Amino acid sequence: MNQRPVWIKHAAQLATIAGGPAPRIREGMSDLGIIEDGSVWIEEGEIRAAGTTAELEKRYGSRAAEAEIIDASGRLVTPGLVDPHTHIVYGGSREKEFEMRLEGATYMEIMEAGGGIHATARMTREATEEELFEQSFRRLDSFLSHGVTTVEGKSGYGMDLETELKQLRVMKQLNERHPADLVPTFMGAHAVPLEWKGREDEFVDLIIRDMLPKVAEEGLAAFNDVFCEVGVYTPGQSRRILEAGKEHGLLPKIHADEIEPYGGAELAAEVGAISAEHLLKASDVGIRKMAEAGTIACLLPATALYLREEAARGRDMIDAGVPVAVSTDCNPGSSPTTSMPLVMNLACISMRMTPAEALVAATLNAACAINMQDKVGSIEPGKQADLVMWDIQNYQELQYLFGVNHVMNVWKKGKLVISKEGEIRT
Ligand SMILES: O=C(O)CC1=NCN=C1
Ligand SMILES: [Zn+2]
Repeated sequence: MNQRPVWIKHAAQLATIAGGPAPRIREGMSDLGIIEDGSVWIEEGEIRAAGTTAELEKRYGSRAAEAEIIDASGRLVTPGLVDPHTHIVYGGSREKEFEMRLEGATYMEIMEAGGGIHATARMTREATEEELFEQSFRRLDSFLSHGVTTVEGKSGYGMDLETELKQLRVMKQLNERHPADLVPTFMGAHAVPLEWKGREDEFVDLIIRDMLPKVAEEGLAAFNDVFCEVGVYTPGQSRRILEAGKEHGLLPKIHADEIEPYGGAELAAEVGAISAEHLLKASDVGIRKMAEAGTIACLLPATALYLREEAARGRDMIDAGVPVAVSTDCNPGSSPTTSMPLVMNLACISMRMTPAEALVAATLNAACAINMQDKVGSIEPGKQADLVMWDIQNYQELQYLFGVNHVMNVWKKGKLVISKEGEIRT
């Protein structure tokens, strides 16, 4: 049945973030394209027009009777949020490690003792495809309820071909059966499996020889990611894995300089990575090289908070001309959250980004980090009608009134998928 057109009218602020698909840098990260008394006309799942209500009255007033009218008076309307970095498909949970860290153990100590990523890998290998699908489906529901309509998901909790493929196949099913869009990344190089300790280079050979060709052949991933970290993969091993992925058409991403400074940001620029992730310990040279290469910095302030680490230098990166995106890093060990609104608030408080920059980092720049900028990330004619109406009046309140979920309505491809209006009435 054809959907009726939807007309969202009289938004106090319509943050369009319009103006071209390139990732925003410097002052461009502050340009929200705000329209006051804003209106959006949605038809067949697409945005057809965005402007003032007066402008859209002229164009669509005669068709108002056939449309579903949404009164956004006094409310903020933004593009659907985009989370460009999650480990959303995983089995089990690691709440005990949360307690261990509060008692003084470090993330890497737990991992080196066989916990951390290895613990989740055991639980993910044991889980069936159906179990992983059910658990991850609920996480996508939670993302949607926080205004997130597009999510990137990484494999990496198997680090054997069978389980890596299992995770990626679950993501394919989620993308087909859940309203949210899910963009898959292969991350067989998430850690070195315990059984390969001491034979790291042979395991890198196995990733290159056996895993990447199979993932590419089944078309299961758009990107290839590696945890370049002291005690995990060296910059040399990381380069080998990322260059091999490029040969199979998988764009490089890299978990860089998270725990120790290790030249990951420099490597990201050198291999032409679409984005580098974490960057808590990125060097000034690495930041400059990323700016020159146009590498997107995907910053994860909730992970820094959770690990009780200093957050990445988001302010310095924006001032140096690096395009910045933000993400939850949703994963069972270092950031078990689906709240992009909290991440935008932390982008301000712990990385000294402004509310406008944080919103661009969670929409257009995040969409650019997963090559989705032609479809989502801004409110412009021809893009998917992925939008959020928030129960607040302006974009600053999104970061200022923190720790609260302000979502009122979420539309995905023009369909209403979340509505808090009903909750308030009942
Ligand atoms: O701990 C995890 O499961 C996820 C993670 N990978 C690299 N840093 C954090
Ligand atoms: Zn991660």
